[in-house]
Amino acid sequence: AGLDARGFLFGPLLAQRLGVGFVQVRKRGKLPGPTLSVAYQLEYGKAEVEIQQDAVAPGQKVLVIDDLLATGGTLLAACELLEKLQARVLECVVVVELQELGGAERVRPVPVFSLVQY
Ligand SMILES: O=P(O)(O)OC[C@H]1O[C@H](OP(=O)(O)OP(=O)(O)O)[C@H](O)[C@@H]1O
Ligand SMILES: Nc1ncnc2[nH]cnc12
Repeated sequence: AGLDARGFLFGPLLAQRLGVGFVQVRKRGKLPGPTLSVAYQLEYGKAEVEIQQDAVAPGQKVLVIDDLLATGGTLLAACELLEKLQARVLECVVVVELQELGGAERVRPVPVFSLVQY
């Protein structure tokens, strides 16, 4: 599952390499059909993410991918959405992790893999 919007750069490529499907977690109002939504706080305001209700099947294993982990609010909201659909969130994957902001602790117990720590 990739996060709107820069998760869409990396998510589909990784999914293709792994030979698995890709689903979108988007900002509010962008997905058609029945959706679930979760509100969350950013450093600079509030936002809401959505997923289509049929995006994953119960018990399906999911990796969540985005470009950046800051406070963790966005990834946590995405994990909550997927858990509402009874998916098994195995790990969050980001390119850059801003460690000072403690995002990985916020997302716990889901593990975070980051390529670059800053
Ligand atoms: O860990 P957090 O504190 O939640 O922040 C991380 C999020 O912030 C950025 O996106 P942003 O929400 O700024 O939206 P954008 O994709 O429209 O730039 C980034 O792409 C992550 O999705
Ligand atoms: N602290 C931060 N630095 C850069 N980009 C961000 N996006 C959300 N939080 C950010």
